[in-house]
Amino acid sequence: MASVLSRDLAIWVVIIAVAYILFCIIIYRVYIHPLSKYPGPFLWKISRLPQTYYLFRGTLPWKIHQLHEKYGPVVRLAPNELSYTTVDAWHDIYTRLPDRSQLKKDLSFAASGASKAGENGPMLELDDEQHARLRRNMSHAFSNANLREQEPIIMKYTNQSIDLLKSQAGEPVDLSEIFNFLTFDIAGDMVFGDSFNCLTSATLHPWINFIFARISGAALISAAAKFWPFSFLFTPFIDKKLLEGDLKHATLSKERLDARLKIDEARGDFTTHLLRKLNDPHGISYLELVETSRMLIVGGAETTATLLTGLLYYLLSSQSPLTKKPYLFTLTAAIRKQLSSPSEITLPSLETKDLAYLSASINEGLRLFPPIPGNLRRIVPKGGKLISGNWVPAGTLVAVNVLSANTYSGNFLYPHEFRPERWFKDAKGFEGDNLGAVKPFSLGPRNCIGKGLAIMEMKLILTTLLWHFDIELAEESKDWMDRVRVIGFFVKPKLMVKLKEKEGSAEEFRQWELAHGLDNAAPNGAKLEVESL
Ligand code: HEM
Repeated sequence: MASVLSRDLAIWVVIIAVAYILFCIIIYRVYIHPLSKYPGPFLWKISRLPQTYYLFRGTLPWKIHQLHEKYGPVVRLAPNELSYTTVDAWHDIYTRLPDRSQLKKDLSFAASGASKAGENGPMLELDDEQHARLRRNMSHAFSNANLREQEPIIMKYTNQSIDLLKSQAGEPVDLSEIFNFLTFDIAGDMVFGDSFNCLTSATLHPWINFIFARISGAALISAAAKFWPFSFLFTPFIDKKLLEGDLKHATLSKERLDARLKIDEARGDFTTHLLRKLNDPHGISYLELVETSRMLIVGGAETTATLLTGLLYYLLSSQSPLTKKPYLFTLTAAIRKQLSSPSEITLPSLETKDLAYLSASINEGLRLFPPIPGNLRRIVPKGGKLISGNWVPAGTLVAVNVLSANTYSGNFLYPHEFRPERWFKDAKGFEGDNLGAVKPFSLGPRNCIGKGLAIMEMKLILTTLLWHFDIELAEESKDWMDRVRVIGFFVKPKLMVKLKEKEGSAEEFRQWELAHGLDNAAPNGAKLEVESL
């Protein structure tokens, strides 16, 4: 009897002690912690659990956006984490400090999963010195002159995608899938010297599915790891397929690269440039080359396909206040007016013709559907740092939440509306917009090295597609945006559209313009200038 009593007493002592410790932690985090003055919801201030819940649901970026609307341009998202939406925060967090150093990335959230798989991490995860060396080695591959040399590769696969679409015209087509086929085939050719044959086989290479599984898997596993020793509690909520992606992905990229190394080295592609200093102490090692190839495939293809899919959705579903028709018609009219045959779709003509609507639409697509919508966390260094006008203590995780900054009502008029004209210089009505808050390629020494290539690729693909087809959103995809999720990257449902092939005669275009009331829609006269990103 006495031993039962003392056991009960011991259990109660443990329960009270745990409750007391938890109570103290909560009081500390809410009222005493150096971040206590920053606004945020109570539960988010005391634990990372609410954030993790929305991550697992795939709705975290939109939830963070809601929090910014409620609490303002800086929100406390976890006991030691702040999220921003201001232009100043972009500069304070991502550009170099006066001593040329940078805020470190928090690699415990690394999307690649490399550290967890015991591999050599990609350049995104290297320390500053190693990163700078690799970036120097890559700079030639991304120079303007070299990018122009990639135009034939882009057009080869873009034309293949047009042929594939022509063979499917009349039936509803999933454009999201076509964009994946196309951008992965282009990236495969530029990096491995051979496409993935997605367009010719009309199937996504299994390797690409591994890549997707790996990114999502790594995002969930790293979030769960924050709850050690209770991380195992999250395992039932992680799809098994996401865990399997890991190993297969690593092996396949190595095999592909080895095959590339066996073929002629003077192709002018990315690998040719990187090979120039293979195994040189100032160059790149074989393992780094494997990782960099993989990074270029994922960074180069998935992002571009995501933007094109989101942009097409917005172009099809948003009406221009001028024409009362989808913006897609305005852009199509501008393209067909300026380029009378597909042979005119070249980089020089895209630069010289009056295609302001094309650049403005891409910028607006990147604002509303940024392919990397969050997860650019940095750690505040020793001594703390002034960010967006307020002092932040050392060790705090800080980031501009890309999607929130892009759609924050304090930054934009009609923040959720697709309005490409806001990007025109001196656009009437949009003078108060903070266009500088839109940085989909990030900023500073670790910004996107592929920005120029991505914009060039998106322009060529979009122009070719709209030149060849009249496009309509299928009924089943009208609610497409409501079904999009983000788990490490955008998980996109099918974007079903109906395509009608254009014959190409000037008379046909004139009739199309009249039928859609667009004869005055495409900007005429003085060439409009577009603010750059
Ligand atoms: C719309 C398309 C794209 C978007 C929105 C985008 C966005 C970004 C962002 C936000 C980063 C910074 C990531 C971080 O700090 O962790 C980044 C890095 C990077 N991106 Fe892109 N990207 C795009 C296309 C491309 C393309 C086409 C390539 C090349 C083929 C590319 C290659 C890279 C590389 C190599 C890095 C790492 C840079 C470094 O660490 O120095 N990206 N990208």
